[in-house]
Amino acid sequence: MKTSFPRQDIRVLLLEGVSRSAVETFQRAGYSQIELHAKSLPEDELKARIAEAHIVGIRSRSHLTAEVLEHARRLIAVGCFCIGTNQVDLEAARRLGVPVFNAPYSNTRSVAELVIAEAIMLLRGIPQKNALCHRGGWTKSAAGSYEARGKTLGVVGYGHIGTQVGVLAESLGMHVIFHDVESKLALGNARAAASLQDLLERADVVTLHVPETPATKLMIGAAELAAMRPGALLINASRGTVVDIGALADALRRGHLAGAAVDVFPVEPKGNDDPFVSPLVGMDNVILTPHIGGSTLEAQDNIGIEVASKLLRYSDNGSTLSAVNFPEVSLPEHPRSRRLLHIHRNVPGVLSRINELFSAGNINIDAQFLQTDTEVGYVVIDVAADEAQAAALKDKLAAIPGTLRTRVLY
Ligand SMILES: NC(=O)C1=CN([C@@H]2O[C@H](COP(=O)(O)OP(=O)(O)OC[C@H]3O[C@@H](n4cnc5c(N)ncnc54)[C@H](O)[C@@H]3O)[C@@H](O)[C@H]2O)C=CC1
Ligand SMILES: O=C(O)C(=O)COP(=O)(O)O
Repeated sequence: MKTSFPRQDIRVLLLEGVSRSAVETFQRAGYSQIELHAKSLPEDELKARIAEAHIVGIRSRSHLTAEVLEHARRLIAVGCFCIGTNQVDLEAARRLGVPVFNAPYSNTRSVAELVIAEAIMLLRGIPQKNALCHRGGWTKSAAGSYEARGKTLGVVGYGHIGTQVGVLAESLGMHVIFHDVESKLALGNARAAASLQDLLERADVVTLHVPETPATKLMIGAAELAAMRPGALLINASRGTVVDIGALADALRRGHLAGAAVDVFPVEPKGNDDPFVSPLVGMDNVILTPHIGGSTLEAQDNIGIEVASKLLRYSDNGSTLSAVNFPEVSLPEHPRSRRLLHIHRNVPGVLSRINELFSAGNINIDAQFLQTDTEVGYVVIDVAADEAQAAALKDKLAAIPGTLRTRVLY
């Protein structure tokens, strides 16, 4: 099928070592201009590269701010090859008519397994014992070592990851309590805590699984750490902004907390060759990991296919199903029609202008799909038109005031 904009001309920019499975998924679909970078790019370079790209794929490290997105003149869509989308200014992308996709499930099991492993390691004091052995020391002792069985795990953010951590913890015989802003179905024998404070006061191990939002910024600070039980353990594999890292270092230094496992940091290196700096460096009772909660080959492989497929579906077919910032339209195939996409500011009069255009041109509409949100309208029109007619229609659609983006698919 001929596209108005040939697939081989669509430039795909993939950053931060997105899995090769994504590259292969694009290639199988006929896309050949794919650029893969192992790191995130410095802001200036990002602005320059995004100006040329039609599709951009990132992970958690690249910040697509409103200012960066202003340079993205040709951008069709953004793929976050991860769960979190806090690194993208979703509103700015939406106002530019750019849908953003992510992979909401593919790495959740990987995070949950790591958290359980860390809980067991911390309860046994393994990080400090391991560190001492490496320095030639030997502390064969049961002091400060506990079984996970019978201990209370407090899960903050009882979503896809938090629930799986809870289920795995129960299989070890742990009691699970959780805190969430939403009312949640408790799995197994888990119970909702009365409040965050209640959870912190009762849990032996607290694990954080909230997204980065204004409400979760520094949600675990000095007061919350002080509310935790003496000798309790903290695990953070959510976002670095959730914990006041200085206050955590202080609570560990004073011995109020017995240990911690931290995977995410307020400031993270851009790539593997850059230095890592944190007040937690050098503390033997802290497991430090370089934001690898979701970094398993299984997860990355699946994420590559999942997000690339969503981007392709939008690029080839127009479907915005599961976009995180955009009106969602699920579209059928359109074998006998040409498909026009029109993304516009949701202001009065745009739709009637679109419909007038088709009736004035005596163009037969085979199907029309519309979805709006408060700011953006997305209209998909399948028409019986030849290539030249479709191109002319696209130009007329683009001239309608309020238009953000237009495309012809076939
Ligand atoms: N370390 C890593 O490599 C990874 C980190 N993550 C992080 O983990 C986070 C959670 O992932 P999922 O469980 O898949 O997300 P989710 O959206 O399924 O669950 C998040 C839960 O947090 C709750 N929540 C939101 N704001 C809250 C607040 N202020 N207080 C209490 N609860 C609140 C939500 O209601 C929801 O139930 C992601 O947003 C991401 O930032 C995700 C994958 C890998
Ligand atoms: O999925 C997420 O939100 C993560 O934090 C994982 O991020 P990453 O793809 O490893 O940079």
